[in-house]
Amino acid sequence: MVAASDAVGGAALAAARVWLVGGGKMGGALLAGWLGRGLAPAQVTVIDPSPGVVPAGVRTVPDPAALAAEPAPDVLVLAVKPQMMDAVLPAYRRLGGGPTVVLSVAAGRVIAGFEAAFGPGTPVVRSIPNTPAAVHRGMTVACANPHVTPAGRTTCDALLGAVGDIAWVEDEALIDAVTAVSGSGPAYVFLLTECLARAGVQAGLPADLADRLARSTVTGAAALMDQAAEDPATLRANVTSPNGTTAAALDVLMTEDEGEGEGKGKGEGLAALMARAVAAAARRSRDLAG
Ligand SMILES: NC(=O)C1=CN([C@@H]2O[C@H](COP(=O)(O)OP(=O)(O)OC[C@H]3O[C@@H](n4cnc5c(N)ncnc54)[C@H](OP(=O)(O)O)[C@@H]3O)[C@@H](O)[C@H]2O)C=CC1
Ligand SMILES: O=C(O)[C@@H]1CCC=N1
Repeated sequence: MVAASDAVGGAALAAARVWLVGGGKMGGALLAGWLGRGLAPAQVTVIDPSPGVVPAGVRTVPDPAALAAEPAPDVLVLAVKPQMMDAVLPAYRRLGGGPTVVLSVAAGRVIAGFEAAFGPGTPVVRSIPNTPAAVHRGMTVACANPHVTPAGRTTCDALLGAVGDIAWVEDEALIDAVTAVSGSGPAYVFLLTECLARAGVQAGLPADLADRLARSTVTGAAALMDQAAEDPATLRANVTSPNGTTAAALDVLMTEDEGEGEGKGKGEGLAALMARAVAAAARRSRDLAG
């Protein structure tokens, strides 16, 4: 499904009453995006015993007991650690079975678990955003259960789309691989940057210059990939002169065999290493199902 149109999404976002459970890194990034896209601060309540910096006008309460007498929100966003979810959910049980959409961003936690915790008929959306949401460059994938109405889906689409791109999938099983690619993916890119800087130091550069070069190269290459019509493989080929310096480096990174000698890897190129890393993350996502 494609994202809601800007006008429809903007109206849905502006009208939403949201309770955000967990105002940490991911919850805080989402909140910043919502406010930046027109959700009034008074529409949001953050429930967190120790939230980070909360934007002016957003109400914060340490636990949901303070909200016992209040009408149910349109959307209950769950942004606590997956391991805490079972302890957190019972306090919100009264919101189940009605129009409130339970919108989780937690890794691993499956829709069936939320249905069991909130009761029959509860609309549930399971999603995985990522931290570039903090700069409106997030990538979120979401999956809804059959109790989510078109209006509920539009509201969730607007909330998640406020912080970047969004895709919906029908098959919940895909979410584990999504988590491994786009949810955790920013960490892989940051690690690449760290490794590139460290390798620059090993090649003789001063540390501050190596850091600057690595960071600027990664952000510059990302910006080029964002704007260029070519696919990543073509952009890579554009850097690679025949028998030149890049070819020498790629011979190391793209060698998948047990070759020996200069220019040969230690049996595992980047593609195989990345495949193993993504498989490990997807496996961990499945393990967190609870
Ligand atoms: N970080 C990421 O890149 C991504 C994270 N996610 C998911 O987002 C969720 C949150 O992760 P993240 O933001 O990184 O973690 P954080 O630890 O930064 O945020 C969780 C927040 O929840 C608070 N909290 C603890 N107990 C409760 C409670 N009973 N009620 C309400 N709030 C509580 C924590 O407080 P305290 O610190 O005091 O414990 C913290 O502020 C996870 O489920 C994760 O899987 C999904 C995609 C990407
Ligand atoms: O590491 C994690 O479990 C969370 C989910 C995806 C990114 N961070």
